[in-house]
Amino acid sequence: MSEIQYNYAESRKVTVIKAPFSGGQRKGGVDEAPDKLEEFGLLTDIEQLGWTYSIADPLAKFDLKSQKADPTDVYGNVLRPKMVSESCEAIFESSVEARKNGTLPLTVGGDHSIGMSTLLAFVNQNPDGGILWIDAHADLNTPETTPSGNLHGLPVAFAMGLKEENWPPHFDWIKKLPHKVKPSQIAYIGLRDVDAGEKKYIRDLGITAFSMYHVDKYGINKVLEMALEKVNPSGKNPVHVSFDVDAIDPLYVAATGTPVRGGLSLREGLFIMEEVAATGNLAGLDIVEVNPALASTETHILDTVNAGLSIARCGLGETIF
Ligand SMILES: NC(=[NH2+])NCCC[C@H](N)C(=O)O
Ligand SMILES: [Mn+2]
Ligand SMILES: [Mn+2]
Repeated sequence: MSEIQYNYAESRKVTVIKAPFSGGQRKGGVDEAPDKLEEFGLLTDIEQLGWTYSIADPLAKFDLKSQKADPTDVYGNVLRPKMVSESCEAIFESSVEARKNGTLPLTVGGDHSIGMSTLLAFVNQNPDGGILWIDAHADLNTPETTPSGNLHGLPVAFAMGLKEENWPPHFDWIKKLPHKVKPSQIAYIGLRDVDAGEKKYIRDLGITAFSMYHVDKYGINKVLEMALEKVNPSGKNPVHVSFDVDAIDPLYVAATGTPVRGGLSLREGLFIMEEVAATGNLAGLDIVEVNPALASTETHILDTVNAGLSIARCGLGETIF
């Protein structure tokens, strides 16, 4: 059993990895989220909690606008494999670098395709670590099962190396990595819109999955306890949280690309972060799918961006320390 390699809750150093990426789905606007979160106070929030930060901008070198408009970037029914793969590899490298520097990677999306980068960086640096994927969706489709062709529905499958024989060749860099996510090291919380192909993978691979049914039945405290027990049985390993804001009910988080009603309350979502922060094991956090352009009112923008900020603050120990 490996020890926690870095005690981020004590050293309190974070790298904010900006990932203004929208190539994993069809809508615009999700790429505006990192700047919006900064505008609404992300960096001052971080400082007020006693953390020091540096900023990484791994996608600055790409011309994302013209890449997104390139009609030739398709592979079968999969949209923009080249764009997604290149950006994800750059985010992967930033994430690895952040931990090498002894800082907690806080990756601000962007759509959830970037989760393949952060998960792969995490398991290659912490092979025994545990992962919580907080989401209405499983994001476990493969090129064979995707109903939409949108790569933000596939990142967990890529991070697991699932059906890699049928991947677009652009993702060969993942095949060369020593570690992939093992089905036993990831747990879902918040699921309520899972495709048939994904359900089959979850069953066949024995992945721990708590849907909203389980949250209603057991309560969020017990669900989180059961999830952590599965992915971090010793309680001593690092934990990465990939938080898709659409896990939270659209009542609180309206400005997101694929909203599904019947989700976590805002408090249930924040409780997850408070509780993981309290263990001192948090070793990576993604906040994705905030899309300020999809709000129909100013209140929707405020609610959604503030939910993203609260997730970050709770993960960094607000109300705990
Ligand atoms: N990260 C997300 N919001 N993913 C939504 C995925 C929706 C659907 N399962 C798909 O594959 O297209
Ligand atoms: Mn989702
Ligand atoms: Mn997602």
